[in-house]
Amino acid sequence: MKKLDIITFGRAAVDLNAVEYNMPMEETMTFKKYVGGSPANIAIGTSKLGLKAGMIAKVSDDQHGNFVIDYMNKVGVETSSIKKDTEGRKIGLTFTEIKSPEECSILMYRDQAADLYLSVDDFNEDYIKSAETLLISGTALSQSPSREAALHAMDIAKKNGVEVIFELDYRPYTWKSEAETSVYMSLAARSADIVIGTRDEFNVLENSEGNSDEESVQELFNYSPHLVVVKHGVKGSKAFTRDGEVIEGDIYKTQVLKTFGAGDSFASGFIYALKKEKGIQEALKYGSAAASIVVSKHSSSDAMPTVEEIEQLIHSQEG
Ligand SMILES: Nc1ncnc2c1ncn2[C@@H]1O[C@H](COP(=O)(O)OP(=O)(O)OP(=O)(O)O)[C@@H](O)[C@H]1O
Ligand SMILES: O=C(O)C[C@@H](O)[C@H](O)C(=O)CO
Repeated sequence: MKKLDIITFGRAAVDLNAVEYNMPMEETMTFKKYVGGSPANIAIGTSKLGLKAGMIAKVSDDQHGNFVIDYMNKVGVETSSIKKDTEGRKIGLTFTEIKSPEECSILMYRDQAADLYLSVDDFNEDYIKSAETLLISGTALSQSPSREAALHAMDIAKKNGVEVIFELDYRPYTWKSEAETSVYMSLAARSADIVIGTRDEFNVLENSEGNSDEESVQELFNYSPHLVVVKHGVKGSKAFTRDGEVIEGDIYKTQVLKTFGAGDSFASGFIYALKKEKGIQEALKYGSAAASIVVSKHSSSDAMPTVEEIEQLIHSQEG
C-alpha cells in the first residue's frame, strides 16, 4: 500500500477572481482570493474526492505562501514537499475576468514566480516513491530550474514504477518560443503513461496546426503513453488507448458562470474514477461532471466537488 495516491508537481499560486461579473477587468473593483495553479487545483480536487494527494511545489515565504499551504492542509493535501522560496521570490498571481459566461480570460503575474525556481534539491526520491501516481504540469517545464526538477521527478517515478500523468497545461506567458515549448512538451509527453490536454495544447506540443486527434495520439503511442485524453471544451472529450479503443465523453449541461477551472476539475474527476477502477468511460463522466460543477461556481479550487455531488449530477442527467 502506497502512502499517497497521487502527487502533483508544479505551481501552487493565488487566483484573484472578479467578484463583479459581466464586465471587463478594467472596471472590476473587487476580487476574491482562492488557491490557484493547475496542479494545486488538481491536488485539492482529488483530495476532496477522497484520494490521498500530496504536492511538490515552491511558494513565496510570505502571507500568500502561508495562505496556500494552510488551505491545502485544511482540505487534506499532504504539504511536506511544498517548500518556501528563500530568495524572496513571490508566488504567482492570476487575475480573472468574467465578461460573460462565454467570454472569460485570465491575466497572470508570474515574473520570477517562486514555482519556477523549484529545484531538484527541493524534494527527494522517497517522497515520489511513496505515491502511486505523479502528475506533472507542463508549465513546470517552461524554465530552469523547475524544468530539470520536473524531468528529474519523472525519471525517479519511472525508475520506481510510479505512474506518470502529464497534463499539458500550456500557459504561453511563461514560455520563450513555440519551438522550445514543443521540444520540452514532447519530451515529457513521450515519457508519460497518460497524457491529458486540449486540442490546442496538442497543437502546441506538435508545433503545428491541423493534426487530428487520431494523428496526435498515434504519434504518442510510438512511445510510453498507453492512454491519451484530448479535451474539446463544450464539445466534450475523447480518450484513446494504445490498443485502439476510442471512448467519447459528453458534457453535463449547467448554468455556466465562468469557463476557467474546467480542465483542472476534469482531471481530478477523471483521475479519481480511474483510481477507483471504474473504467475509462466512467472516468470521462466523472471528469465532465466535475468540470460542469466547477464552471457553475466562482473558483477553480474551493469549488471542487465531492463524489456525492458528481454522482448526483451524473444520475440526474442520465435519468
Ligand atoms: N461550458 C461547459 N459546460 C459543461 N462542461 C464543460 C464546459 N466547458 C468545459 N467542460 C468540460 O470540461 C472539460 C475540459 O474543458 P476544456 O476542454 O475547456 O479544458 P481546459 O481548456 O483545460 O479548461 P480551462 O478553461 O480550465 O483551462 C471538457 O471536456 C468538458 O467535459
Ligand atoms: O493554473 C493557474 O495558474 C490558474 C488557475 O488556478 C485558474 O483558475 C485557471 O485558469 C484554471 O483553469
